[in-house]
Amino acid sequence: MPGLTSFPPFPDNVPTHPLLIIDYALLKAGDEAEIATLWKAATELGFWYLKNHGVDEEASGMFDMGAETMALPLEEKLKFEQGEEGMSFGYKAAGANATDENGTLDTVEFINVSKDDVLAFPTPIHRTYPSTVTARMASTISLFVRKSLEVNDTLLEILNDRLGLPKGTLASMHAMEETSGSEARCIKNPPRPGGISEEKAAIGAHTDFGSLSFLHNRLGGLQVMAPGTDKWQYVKPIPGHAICNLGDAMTIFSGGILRSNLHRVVPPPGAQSHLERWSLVYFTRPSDSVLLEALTDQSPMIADAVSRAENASIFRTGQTSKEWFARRIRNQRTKNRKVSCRVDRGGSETWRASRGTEHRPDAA
Ligand SMILES: O=C(O)CCC(=O)C(=O)O
Ligand SMILES: [Fe+2]
Repeated sequence: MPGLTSFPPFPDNVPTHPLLIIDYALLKAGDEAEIATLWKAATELGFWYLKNHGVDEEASGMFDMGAETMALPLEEKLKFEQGEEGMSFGYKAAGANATDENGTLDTVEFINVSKDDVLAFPTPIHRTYPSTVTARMASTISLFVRKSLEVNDTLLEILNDRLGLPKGTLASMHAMEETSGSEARCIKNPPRPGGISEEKAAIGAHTDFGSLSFLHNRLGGLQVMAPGTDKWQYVKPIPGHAICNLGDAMTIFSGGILRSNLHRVVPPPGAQSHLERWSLVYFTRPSDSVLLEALTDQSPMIADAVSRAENASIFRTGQTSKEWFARRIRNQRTKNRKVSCRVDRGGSETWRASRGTEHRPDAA
């Protein structure tokens, strides 16, 4: 699939959820109408298409890096495994995570490369990586990460101002030079083994852990559960359009004004189901030491939202970004689930402990 230039179209007979289309070039130019559309997308669904972002070439290089990495022998990839302590950086083998409360195994493998390791290369900050990653660290990966950082920082700055926060508040909580869980991820999902009828989740229903995700998809498979519905709908990939979505940290900082929406990945629909599915994400996450709580002292708009929330406790997590992130990663690992199943009768408690804002029954 990396290098794949033609593939069967996304079928027109499956339900899709439309996303608003935001033009990055217009945002950069300060276009008020475009900023208003971004605000609508960020507050209503938390997902939007982004065009004119200028990162397609770098994304294509990253897909090549992903293919080179996944082609390594499993034994080699496992030397760079994430581990069981809640670190995200490194390799994740298929089946290492649960996709639901029952412990159904995920089917994707991915490689996560830390922003900090990329920027400090060749000095490792968090860990080392397979040779296929190291070989492209100073070229492909550095270019992709720097460009993605610029796009995400621009979007955060606009949301910062619309939230009535003092200039640069969110930027200082996502400072490039401070360590964070920010990372680039390349994901491979094999073609579905059971034929067309099998709808096994490749990545289970989740909200993203951090602030802002910048996603590049070619085949279908991503699904959202739109607010007020209980049905999954595909998000149709559009060539040249990235997909952006907000994570839990932004919901918490904004006192629920911004939305971190539930999504999952299933095998591509229709004729695409016979193909490997590759996707690529850059995740911007708050600096490790940032406390995940609503910024009520810095914005009257956020203070007002929290004062009207049914359960404002979800906006005072008492956890730093690093703790929140490690908790969610650790508890979705199937190995950690096995360890704890003696005490929690099958691991569903472990699963619940991995959840974010959208999974709280009392979420506002
Ligand atoms: O592969 C995709 O389309 C989405 C991946 C995703 O949701 C994630 O990695 O958090
Ligand atoms: Fe996600």
